[in-house]
Amino acid sequence: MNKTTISTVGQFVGQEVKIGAWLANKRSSGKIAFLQLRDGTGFIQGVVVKAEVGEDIFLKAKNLTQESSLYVTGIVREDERAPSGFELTVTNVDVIHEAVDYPITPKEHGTEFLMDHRHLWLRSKKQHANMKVRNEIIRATYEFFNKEGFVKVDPPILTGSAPEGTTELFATKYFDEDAYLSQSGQLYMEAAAMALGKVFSFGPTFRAEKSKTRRHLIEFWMIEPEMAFYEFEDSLKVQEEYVAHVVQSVLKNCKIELNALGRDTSKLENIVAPFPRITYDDAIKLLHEKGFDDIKWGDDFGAPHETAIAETYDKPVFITHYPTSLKPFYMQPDPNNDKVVLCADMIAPEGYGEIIGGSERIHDYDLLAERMKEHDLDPAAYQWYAELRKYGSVPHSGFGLGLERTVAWICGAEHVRETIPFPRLLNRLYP
Ligand SMILES: NC(=O)C[C@H]([NH3+])C(=O)NS(=O)(=O)OC[C@H]1O[C@@H](n2cnc3c(N)ncnc32)[C@H](O)[C@@H]1O
Ligand SMILES: [Mg+2]
Repeated sequence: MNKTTISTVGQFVGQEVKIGAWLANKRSSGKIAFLQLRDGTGFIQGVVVKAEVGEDIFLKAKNLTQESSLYVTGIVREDERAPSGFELTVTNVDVIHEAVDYPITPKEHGTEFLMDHRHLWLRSKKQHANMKVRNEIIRATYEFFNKEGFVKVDPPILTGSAPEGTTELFATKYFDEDAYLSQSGQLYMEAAAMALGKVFSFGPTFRAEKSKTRRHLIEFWMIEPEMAFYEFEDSLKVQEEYVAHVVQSVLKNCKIELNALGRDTSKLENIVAPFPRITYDDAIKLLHEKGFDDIKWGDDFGAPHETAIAETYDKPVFITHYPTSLKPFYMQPDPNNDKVVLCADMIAPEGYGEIIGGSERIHDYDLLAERMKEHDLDPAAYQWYAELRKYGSVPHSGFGLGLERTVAWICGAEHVRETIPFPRLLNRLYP
């Protein structure tokens, strides 16, 4: 007997196979039952014909309850109507564990109900597809940076510093000392870049941000590359090549999942480098042309502004050279205008907003010390960071891509809560 999985049945066309699975859904009549089966690798329909399997097996199949686990045996058939291209003609079912009253029935459920049952909701087809796309983005990330000669470096989660400002920190005790959950691994990645040249991190970051929007999580995952000797524009080139690689990888390797999500993939096919660039100054002018009279130079952009700017383009767009006053202490000023900094936010199309924040970093010791003072940072906590500018300092740049916002954009997801297995949101720590 060929024991296999749903994603690999294609090698057994015409043969009998045995699959461990769960019943996702079922419909049946007096003579035939259609079992929607899943096994974690994918979904397939099992057809049970009473005249072929006999009364006993047919009744076992007909009486299966949603999310019961079972071993199903059947003949693999090609079927071009099936998303996976295959179907099973069932010859036997053996129930492993009967699920009684599974709470997430095929009818519509409210968001809070689904979130309270996230540990089960994950099993549904669209959530399964989101997680498979997330996995592909992670795989393509390692593929890209390994190919480009970057070294994976893991910054600490428990830190004593706050690169992105001290207003959104999760404080904890580190024995007798105050510590924070990492907001960004950047500062440590800069140290790593001085040792290893081109580095990248991938890990969880935490922001005690009281924002209840479809783009904000409390705990989210970030990819943070950092590159010694790379100036601002060099970094933008890496960013657009990386994002283009990720999008094209998902299009190539997640066709079934994007189909299950009903994603209009034509909007992703042209995501290739280079991406357009617009300065903050020009973005302000564009917003005024679009009727956003309330925005003035020096204001930060909110979601409506980013969406209005992005809808002018059919690719992600870099907004560059923001006012110095809007940005963190470490950003390198524009040598031609110290009122703006050499930074860029990458704004995704279709209203998905900022997916990347990045900049060239200040590499002059005295200027960094001046900025740290302006931002009222504790010199002791950042002494190590300033020291990077004492011993062979070099121009360097880096960025942070938010994984969940990127997954949301590529999947066409309504909310970032569907792009992470167990979302941490304002007022949600369960399950
Ligand atoms: N190494 C670096 O240069 C990164 C830099 N220190 C940094 O943290 N930039 S960022 O604050 O814009 O955050 C980067 C990205 O991180 C994502 N991000 C940022 N905040 C969130 C929240 N709250 N939820 C989900 N995603 C979030 C979003 O895509 C941002 O563009
Ligand atoms: Mg940002």
